[in-house]
Amino acid sequence: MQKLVIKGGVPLHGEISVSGAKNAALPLLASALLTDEPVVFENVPELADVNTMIRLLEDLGCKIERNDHRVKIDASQVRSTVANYDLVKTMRASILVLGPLIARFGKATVSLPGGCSIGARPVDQHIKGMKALGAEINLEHGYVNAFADKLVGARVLTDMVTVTGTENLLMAAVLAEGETILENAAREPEVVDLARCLKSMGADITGEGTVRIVIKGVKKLHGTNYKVMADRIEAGSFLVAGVATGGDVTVTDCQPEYLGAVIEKLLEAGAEVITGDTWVRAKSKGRTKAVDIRTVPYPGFPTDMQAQFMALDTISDGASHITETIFENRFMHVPELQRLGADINIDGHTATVRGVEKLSGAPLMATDLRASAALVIAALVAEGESTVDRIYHLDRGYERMEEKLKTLGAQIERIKA
Ligand SMILES: CC(=O)N[C@H]1[C@@H](OP(=O)(O)OP(=O)(O)OC[C@H]2O[C@@H](n3ccc(=O)[nH]c3=O)[C@H](O)[C@@H]2O)O[C@H](CO)[C@@H](O)[C@@H]1O
Ligand SMILES: C=C(OP(=O)(O)O)C(=O)O
Repeated sequence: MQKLVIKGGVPLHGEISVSGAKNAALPLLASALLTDEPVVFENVPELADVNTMIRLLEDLGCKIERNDHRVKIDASQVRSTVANYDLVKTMRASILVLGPLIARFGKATVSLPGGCSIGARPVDQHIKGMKALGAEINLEHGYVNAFADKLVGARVLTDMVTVTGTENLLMAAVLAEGETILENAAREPEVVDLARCLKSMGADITGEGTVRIVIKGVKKLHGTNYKVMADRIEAGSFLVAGVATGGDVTVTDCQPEYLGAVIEKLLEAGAEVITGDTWVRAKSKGRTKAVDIRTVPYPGFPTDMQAQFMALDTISDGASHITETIFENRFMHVPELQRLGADINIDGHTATVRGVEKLSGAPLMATDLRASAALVIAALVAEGESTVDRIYHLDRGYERMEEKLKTLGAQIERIKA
């Protein structure tokens, strides 16, 4: 097992390039199952979750060539439509093969992903939507078994906004007969990225980025070459790290238009933020002010940035309320932040954070992906040395985070525990 050793107290300065987005890359890679022609993706981040998705696709029979950040997928020889528990249990996003498999092969057997540390995370809405499109579905021995002679377009209204649910249904509907309307669709930029890629493969989709996506099924999709969008959560995490340490960080190769809610909160906290076409610079102007956060679907404040802002609030002036409305258990970082000296109380879905003068280094344990990022940020601020254990969570979603932080001046090392 590996861990990070961090000596805090150094303001971060400089520029880092943002990697491709995990949450865009995963559905995009799965979408290659929809065609028998090769699909090439550029800007694919090197992440544990991407490795898992590639292993899963290979397990189904896809031929994959990977060269640096370029991945070529040939799904012409798919021999299995079964996504096994062993792979699915390590990554919930494996459920994203369900839609493409039913759409192209008329059957799929996908292990139920189960919950994870941030919540129960059921996939009932994915299943409800597939049924509406005509799939017959039963749940047996922990697997979703789906069959369909053919999928037929339908109107699907999900009970809540679901990102991977929207993506799965979008991928199922592109090859269905007739028109599908996804109501209450997720507006996340990663959904838009997927829709754009599908359109470049020949799909007929309108309304992506709105709550109503209309898909007219086509008979066949063809190969494409597609560049994965930049990771807005990685970008946001580095901007918060810069401001929290009293530094000045510019993230490049990203899309500032997707960082609206995060930039707004950095400004409210008192940082100076300047944006260009493909970059954002956040500069500390001294001690920050505590900011209230309420996580909601895009374009509101993303739950995937909640933990990082909590780290910032712990050393800001005043008190703040952080309300998590998306996942029922996404405060696992709180006890760890408290170990650094943070003053936080949780009452239901709301955490009250009272800013302290300083944090002091301590041994820490990562519990999930964004919690890990929050602990790294807090450790970069804390006086003295901290260690962050269980960083396999971090490696799921951040490409070489410690190397990028080092280029900004951070004193951070990865060691074998
Ligand atoms: C790979 C990926 O893109 N992951 C992101 C995706 O996760 P994911 O797509 O899993 O999250 P959802 O948007 O589906 O979840 C939103 C809420 O709906 C609930 N729900 C969802 C589906 C369903 O069938 N039934 C149900 O009850 C979930 O438990 C959760 O409480 O969106 C989340 C919310 O922005 C992000 O935190 C994750 O980083
Ligand atoms: C919760 C996240 O990812 P996943 O849905 O893959 O668990 C995340 O990216 O913060």
